[in-house]
Amino acid sequence: MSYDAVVLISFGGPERPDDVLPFLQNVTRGRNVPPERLAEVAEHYRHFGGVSPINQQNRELLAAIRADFAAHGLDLPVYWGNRNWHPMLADTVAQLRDDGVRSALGFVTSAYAGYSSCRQYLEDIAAARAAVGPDAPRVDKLRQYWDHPGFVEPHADAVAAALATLAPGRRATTRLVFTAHSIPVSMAATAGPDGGRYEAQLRETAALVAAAAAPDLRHDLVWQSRSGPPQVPWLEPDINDHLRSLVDEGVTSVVVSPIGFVSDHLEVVWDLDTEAADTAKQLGLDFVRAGTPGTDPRFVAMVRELVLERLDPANAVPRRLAGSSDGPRLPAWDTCGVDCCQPPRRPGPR
Ligand SMILES: CC1=C(CCC(=O)O)c2cc3nc(cc4[nH]c(cc5[nH]c(cc1n2)c(C)c5CCC(=O)O)c(CCC(=O)O)c4C)C(CCC(=O)O)=C3C
Ligand SMILES: [Fe+2]
Repeated sequence: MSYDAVVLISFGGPERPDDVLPFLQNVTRGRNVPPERLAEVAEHYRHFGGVSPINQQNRELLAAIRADFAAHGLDLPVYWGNRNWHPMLADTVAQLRDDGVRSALGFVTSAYAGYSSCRQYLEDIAAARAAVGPDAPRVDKLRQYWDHPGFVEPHADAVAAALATLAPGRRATTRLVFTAHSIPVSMAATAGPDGGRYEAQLRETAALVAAAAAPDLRHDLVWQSRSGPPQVPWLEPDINDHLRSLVDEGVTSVVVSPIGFVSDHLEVVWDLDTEAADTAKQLGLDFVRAGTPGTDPRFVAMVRELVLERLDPANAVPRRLAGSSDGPRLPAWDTCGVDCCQPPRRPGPR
């Protein structure tokens, strides 16, 4: 297979107050999200003037990927399209076709297995191609990268930097708290070729980041940004509940690392920097939030490495794995089979 372009594929976010409701409608169409939850999330966006940081972060990532490709003689144009807001992926795929692109590789801003993180992006690609029609270029999604050093190392450095801002005398009572977007338990069960991989990959990333950043400290994996109706079970504990239980354990300080994400988008700046930070303050916990990869040069280089890996398997650009971890490493796969990360069979009451 040969490719003539790369597409950065992301979630998208509103960029002005009038975008907020139509954006939220796009995100939740056909999903089981109660109106009260939507109103609450609309408020979070309003708090930031109706502007999500995610699109600007993707513009910066796009520029950095283009510069990295140019500096390394990788002569592929890089495009950008989103699932939920402009630039919409279907418009980008139309542009690819107009520019004469026959087949492209898609880099998705989500590192993990799972319906929301992986399969839904495959569906987005298929829907965008269907909208463009029979002459739509092929778009092949690059693999999941939860265990790639270009993802793990920037998270680890961010945790180390965050830790360095806490009182050294409290190190023994400091906990590393890794977070990711909660998902319905039924969705967690179908993640990956044999289920459970969203959580398993996150546990592996957490272990790798903790081992690189602070092997002397304990760490936990907890969840944030729960949605859906209350009667549908989602992954728990929630970060805020977890902070309360840490105080009972004698923990004085936390480093919160959002390994579930690649940039400081709204889920990070609201759910962690505002809500969880508030909870910590009420509890008298020292709280510091570690950064995300963003445009870290290692993360940007990872995109090129994933492309090279896929462009020429014959040349065997080796799959790179982050540093050591105890226990066996999770298996990985380059392309998802049809059964991988399918939506949960029981989506809950509608
Ligand atoms: C696993 C996962 C990721 C990580 C993987 C990835 O990055 O793709 C992620 C990322 C993001 N989620 C985001 C925003 C939202 N997610 C929502 C709703 C939901 N997320 C879910 C899961 C995930 N979400 C799920 C199972 C739902 C329920 C509805 C459904 O089944 O789809 C809603 C609706 C309101 C609400 O209910 O919260 C919003 C507004 C933004 C943009 C932030 C910004 O604007 O900066 C980003 C990057
Ligand atoms: Fe989400």
